[in-house]
Amino acid sequence: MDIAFKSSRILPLNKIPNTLIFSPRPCKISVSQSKRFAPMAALAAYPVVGLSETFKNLREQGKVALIPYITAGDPDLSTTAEALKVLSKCGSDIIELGVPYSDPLADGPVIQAAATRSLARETNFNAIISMLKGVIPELSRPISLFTYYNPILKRGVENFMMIIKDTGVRGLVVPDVPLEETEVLRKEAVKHNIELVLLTTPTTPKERMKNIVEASEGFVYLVSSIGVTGTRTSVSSRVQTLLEEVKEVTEKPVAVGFGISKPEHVKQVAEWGADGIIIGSAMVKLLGEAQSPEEGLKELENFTRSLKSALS
Ligand SMILES: O=P(O)(O)OC[C@@H](O)[C@@H](O)c1c[nH]c2ccccc12
Repeated sequence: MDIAFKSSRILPLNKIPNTLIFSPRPCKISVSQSKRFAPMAALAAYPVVGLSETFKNLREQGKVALIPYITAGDPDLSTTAEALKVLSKCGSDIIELGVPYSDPLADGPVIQAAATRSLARETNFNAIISMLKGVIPELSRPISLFTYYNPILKRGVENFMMIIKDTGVRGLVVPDVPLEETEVLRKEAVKHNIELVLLTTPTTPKERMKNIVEASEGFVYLVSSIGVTGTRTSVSSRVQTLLEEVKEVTEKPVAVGFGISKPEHVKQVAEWGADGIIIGSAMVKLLGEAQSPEEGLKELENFTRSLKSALS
């Protein structure tokens, strides 16, 4: 099993049909200044292009997408809003924003802790939505919302898609929905111009991987290693083969995630042919474990720029 799920209702990632998460503006202004320019940024940036178009533009420039993941509400929602602006200005191409969930079974300790902190501050879906409505017009990179399946089922698929579409979110990653159940999700996502990203793993059988890739919108999420999210000391060379296998069956962009946490990891995975690179736990750790939100945002900015320069 790719990911040890405690609950029967959740399929291991390799059984999940693999359903199932912006060009860096020069990061010239500090976070505190960003508020001053907001109105101008709001006019300049909105609406941003979607996931597929972002990858198309990058491919034309021979570039690889940097895709950070952060957990909404950790350490708090106003810091999340500032973090999205920092990430949007300092090198990200697409930003994955995680909805904290009480049962994040595909997540390792760093992101589990972030979800716990966020929920302890009473972060809820409605507060995340209103934060996004406020900040997305100031961003120049598309947001891909990341949520487990339950919060969607709770609101009803059509209603959920309508809500996130109204915020300006462009993509959606749902790591625990069984591929057999993505039909409804995908139909409503398409109707609301949301790109539903699906995931394939190192243990996904070839035929299943083909179905996932076929159904995935925006990009294909290639999970680099078995197990849960969390930084690894190195990225397995198996990723190179996995990338080749996926790229044999699709022209769609393929982004690699899990365990990537250093500029050298980013450089290596890009050299293996990834169209995008997803970094979660390392980003979440900087924000959630900093002495202050300002310090976390500054470290996030420096880290993002270091990763982006590894891609140039
Ligand atoms: O944290 P990592 O090892 O850098 O992996 C990215 C990951 O965090 C992000 O894409 C993600 C967060 N939660 C998930 C659950 C399943 C799959 C992927 C994810």
